[in-house]
Amino acid sequence: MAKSETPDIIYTQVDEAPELASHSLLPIIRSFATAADLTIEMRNISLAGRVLSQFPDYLTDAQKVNDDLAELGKIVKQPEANVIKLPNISASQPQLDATIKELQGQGYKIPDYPYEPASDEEKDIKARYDAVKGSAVNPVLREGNSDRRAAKAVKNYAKANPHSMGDWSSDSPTHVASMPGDDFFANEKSATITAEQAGGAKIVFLADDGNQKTLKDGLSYEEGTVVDATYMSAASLRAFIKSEIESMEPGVLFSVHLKATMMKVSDPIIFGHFVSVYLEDFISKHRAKLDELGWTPNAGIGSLESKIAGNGELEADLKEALAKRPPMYMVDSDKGISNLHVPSDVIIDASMPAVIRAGGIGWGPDGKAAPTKCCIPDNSYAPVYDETINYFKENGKLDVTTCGAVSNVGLMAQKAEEYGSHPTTFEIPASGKVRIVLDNGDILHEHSVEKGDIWRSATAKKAPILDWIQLGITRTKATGKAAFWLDENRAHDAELIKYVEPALKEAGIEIPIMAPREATRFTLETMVAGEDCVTITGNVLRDYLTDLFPILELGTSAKMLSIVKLMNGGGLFETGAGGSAPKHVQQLVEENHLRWDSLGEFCALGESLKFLSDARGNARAKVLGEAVEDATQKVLENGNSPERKVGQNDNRTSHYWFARYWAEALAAQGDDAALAEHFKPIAAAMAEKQDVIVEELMADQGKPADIGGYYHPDEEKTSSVMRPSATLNAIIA
Ligand SMILES: NC(=O)C1=CN([C@@H]2O[C@H](COP(=O)(O)OP(=O)(O)OC[C@H]3O[C@@H](n4cnc5c(N)ncnc54)[C@H](OP(=O)(O)O)[C@@H]3O)[C@@H](O)[C@H]2O)C=CC1
Ligand SMILES: O=C(O)CCC(=O)C(=O)O
Ligand SMILES: [Mg+2]
Repeated sequence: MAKSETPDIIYTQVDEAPELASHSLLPIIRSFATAADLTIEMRNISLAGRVLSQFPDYLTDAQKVNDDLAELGKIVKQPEANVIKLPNISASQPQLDATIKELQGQGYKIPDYPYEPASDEEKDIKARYDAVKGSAVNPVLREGNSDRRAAKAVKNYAKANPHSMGDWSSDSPTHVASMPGDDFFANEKSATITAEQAGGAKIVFLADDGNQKTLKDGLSYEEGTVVDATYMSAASLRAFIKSEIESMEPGVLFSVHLKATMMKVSDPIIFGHFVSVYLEDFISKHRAKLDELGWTPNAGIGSLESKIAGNGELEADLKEALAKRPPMYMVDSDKGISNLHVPSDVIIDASMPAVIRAGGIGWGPDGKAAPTKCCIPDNSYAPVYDETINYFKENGKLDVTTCGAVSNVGLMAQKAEEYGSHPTTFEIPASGKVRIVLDNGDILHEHSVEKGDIWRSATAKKAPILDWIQLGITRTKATGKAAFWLDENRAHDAELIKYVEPALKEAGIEIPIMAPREATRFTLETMVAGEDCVTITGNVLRDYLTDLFPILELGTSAKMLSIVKLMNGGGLFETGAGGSAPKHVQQLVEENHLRWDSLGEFCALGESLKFLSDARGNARAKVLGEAVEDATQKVLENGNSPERKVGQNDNRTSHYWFARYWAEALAAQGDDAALAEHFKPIAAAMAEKQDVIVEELMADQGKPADIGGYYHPDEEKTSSVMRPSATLNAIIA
């Protein structure tokens, strides 16, 4: 389809479970939208799409893929933007390698990833691949601040139908371990750019041996931008890891929780330190051989295992080395996949809530549940999990039938804070000094660093900060209790507080400002008392808290409303607060059951239609949107959401019910007679053919499913797996 100037709705093509779900849901949405004269277009932001878009010169004309991400990055700055954004893979290096291999196997002649680029050509290839790695999508599209909350119907459903929660005991050995100092928290410096300082800047490294290197040139700071710089000492990190491993109590699992995906430079390096300290003796014994094999600890134990496969001596030594260490928290104990296998398997925002919801439990190599030491090296946000664990140890598990709702307003726009810091994060090559030097000659920040330290700078711009404070005030007025999660003793937060305090004064509202630990307890106490509470936070806590509280309250973050009011007037509607659920794909391929819940998509669709109606006065979008809300509520109330096991309702059956309730609501409404007439026979056919449709949807469950690829599945095969009901397909055609 030719791409029009401004489609009414842009839907995103992504990866893994949500992309599978789209193959079933999108034809339904297209059919209903077309009936209401709305245009829907797709943009491909999948990992495979991002990779292919970088290498047109290596591909045939038929294989070339447009750089949709760059295009979307421009669209979200336009007032007419209306984008439904599904979760995509923020790729770790092993995921990128696997994607390249899969695409090459499908006949795309893209180059290998050059780990040690020698020529200019290889440097160029590496730069292109590095651009699609990590959180390459979200910071580009999130041109607005974040408003994440549960719709009333979703919260009420969770209260009435409580999910399972593990019991907490007061003497649980599960705990959070963080560095005693010399981390990003302790070393942070921050300043707000004055009128005299506004303009260009660069980051310079002055080695102790007199050599000087510009790490980053061409930076530009507007007046009012909060600019931070900090570093984590590699030596202190390694000493911390060693001491935590050595002080392990028997029966406790060792784990580390990082964001090696979104923090694409810093956290993969931290992950590598964990791997290399855990396997210290093995690595020092076999260093020459491991170098020859091209293995780096940052790639994890999974990559090590595949590189040494068939080498009996190394395999035996690795087994022995692992056996000497404390047992690890496992990602998949049946398959022997540990926390240190792949940097993207354990991602803190989802992994810590899972441990906490289970009652302080992880799974060990023997497949048995056990308490866990959770290493979160940096102290900036670790206190949130520490305090949550303390709270449940003191008070027992959360009663989800009575607790209030915790929502979040997050400072996110324009690559705010750490999540925009990849281009200004560096692993330091030698001892020396790192400086941010402004064009006016000021040295904004300076740190003395050692070889291996991880230095990074992050920024938050004035307009997004002011917008975030106002959004926080608005949500507080609509909700009741709230707090700004800012620590006056943290350099960056102290700068933000200088914006928050006068804005609150001017608005004539009192909202407490609390450090994360204190704010965690305040929020837990408020919710346990049955009251709703808003957490007004920076970007990282936005991410962490919008998994933590929903996973505790609702059992999942997939059902969150996730609205990004774009700064230039458009709307970006994210589908829930979770990710792309890789485990769900495994289950579909093995037994043709997809437990992915599209409630986040239903909610985002409703909001996107509401935006069309409110912002563009589209009356038919209003009718369609109200019917979506009705249908979403019925899916919940009637228990039509996917269940976990083969033979039960899955994603496809839930889409049938959603489509049916949507059609019924449209047929029943009185605002648009033509739409009602259009949908009456559709609703009637769906009801009449219910048994045959459900039978067709379920017929192949239990058998393996072939989708022709993982990162780049085959369109036709995936559609045929995801749309197995000829009867339903004919009705919505
Ligand atoms: N907005 C975005 O683009 C985001 C992208 N990501 C990306 O997602 C990937 C996976 O991240 P991960 O940390 O594993 O987190 P996920 O949220 O994807 O998955 C963790 C678990 O949450 C549950 N879950 C999440 N969404 C749903 C849903 N819609 N329906 C049912 N269950 C759901 C599943 O539990 P169970 O297995 O018990 O069913 C799943 O295994 C990574 O590549 C990451 O980069 C992550 C977060 C946000
Ligand atoms: O972009 C990413 O890597 C993850 C984003 C995320 O987890 C979130 O916004 O909740
Ligand atoms: Mg998240």
